[in-house]
Amino acid sequence: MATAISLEQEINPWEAQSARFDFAARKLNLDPGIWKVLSSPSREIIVHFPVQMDDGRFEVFTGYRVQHSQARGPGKGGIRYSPDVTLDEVRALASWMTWKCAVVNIPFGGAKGGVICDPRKLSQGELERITRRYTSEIIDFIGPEKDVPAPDVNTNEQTMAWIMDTYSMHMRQTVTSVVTGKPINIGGSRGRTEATGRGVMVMCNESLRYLKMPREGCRVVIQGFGNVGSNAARLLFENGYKIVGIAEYDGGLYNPTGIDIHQLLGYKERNGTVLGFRNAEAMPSEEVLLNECEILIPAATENVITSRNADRIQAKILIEGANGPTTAVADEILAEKRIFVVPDILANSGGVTASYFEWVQDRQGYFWKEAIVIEQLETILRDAFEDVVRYSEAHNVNNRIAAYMLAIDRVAFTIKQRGIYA
Ligand SMILES: NC(=O)C1=CN([C@@H]2O[C@H](COP(=O)(O)OP(=O)(O)OC[C@H]3O[C@@H](n4cnc5c(N)ncnc54)[C@H](OP(=O)(O)O)[C@@H]3O)[C@@H](O)[C@H]2O)C=CC1
Ligand SMILES: O=C(O)CCC(=O)C(=O)O
Repeated sequence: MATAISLEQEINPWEAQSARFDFAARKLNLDPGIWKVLSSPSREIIVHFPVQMDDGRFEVFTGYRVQHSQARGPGKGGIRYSPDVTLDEVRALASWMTWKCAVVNIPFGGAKGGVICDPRKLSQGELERITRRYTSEIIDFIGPEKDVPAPDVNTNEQTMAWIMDTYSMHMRQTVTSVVTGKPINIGGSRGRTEATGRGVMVMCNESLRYLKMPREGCRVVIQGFGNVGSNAARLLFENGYKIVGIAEYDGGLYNPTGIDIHQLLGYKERNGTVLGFRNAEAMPSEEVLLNECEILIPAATENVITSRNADRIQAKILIEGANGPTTAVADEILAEKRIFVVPDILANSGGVTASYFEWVQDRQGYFWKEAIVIEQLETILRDAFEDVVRYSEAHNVNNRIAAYMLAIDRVAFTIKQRGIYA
């Protein structure tokens, strides 16, 4: 699918998205007009805005909001804060949201946002001012029926509360459904914070069932111990999986007999890092990923599994908690090694599915018990897993291409039905 390309091209997320999209579209014999429509985002907003820093200086920040498709409903997707954010990355993430929402069959299109900034170097006050000004800059393009942001890397429920408040100030009334992932007190949904991690666990359970592998003694390695990674780790640990490795930004941990995740969560809470945790051996993060295990869960960032390390992955199952952790070239290597891959647009779809529930609850003004959220979430995710493996078997393609085919089929059908392409 993607051979003889430079590493720079290999790790460009937009190229990675496009390679999979084109391959799946060809397999589907997609209408050439719809192919063109879906090959590029429908809207890309770039804003440069000033913010006064704590020391009185003015800084100018750059932010993006990309809306890939709104054919199936309002745009949906998180906002990330990172010094490495690029337009190509946000473009790719926005289109992955289109495919993800279609895979789980929820009524949203795809969008994503990002602000180039380093949250490690910013105070709470600076983060609040950046968030409020960024929201004001994109305010004409977001809204409950237009585009509904959510948390992503380095943003959280506090960030969402600031966005909701800024939007509401402009609208002269409280509009909770403009963002999801809010604190429960102001229209958030029970179960949203851990939903992506819970979805990752559902994918682990379903993969073991599908492959007829036992859960007992199942060894798991996880990269990233933020929202997705730590919630997945905790839920898997509580459900009998053995977490043998954790790889974080600043270093990793390994213990072949299993890491007590409750202890590790307490340790990180107290120390702000997993480094120095006594009940596991310290190991460089890149090495942690290469350990023998049944399940590997990258839950941090893009381009973690590339042509440089894919041949050394020893896991039998790869569950992509992060968006875009595997390059298209690495896909081919993993396929040769017969590693069962649950692709990002399915594996981490628990978050946006719970966000859908939050949006519904805000609009209804009626809030569900956590057990209802969990039950509905798990049902949707199990169905989506079934749909993807059914496509994979029927079309003789890997799970990633199957997920793209399923999603493209659904989006294309809607476009035809609406007559946008008439
Ligand atoms: N939050 C959500 O609901 C969803 C998130 N995702 C995706 O999941 C991934 C993680 O998001 P989320 O958990 O929300 O983000 P967070 O910011 O909460 O956590 C990210 C974690 O990854 C760590 N990290 C960053 N870079 C590296 C690296 N190179 N090696 C090892 N660890 C690293 C961070 O460490 P440190 O804190 O030290 O920087 C942090 O612990 C992203 O790809 C995101 O797009 C997908 C669906 C939904
Ligand atoms: O919860 C959401 O709306 C989107 C989460 C997200 O950004 C993602 O799934 O990548």
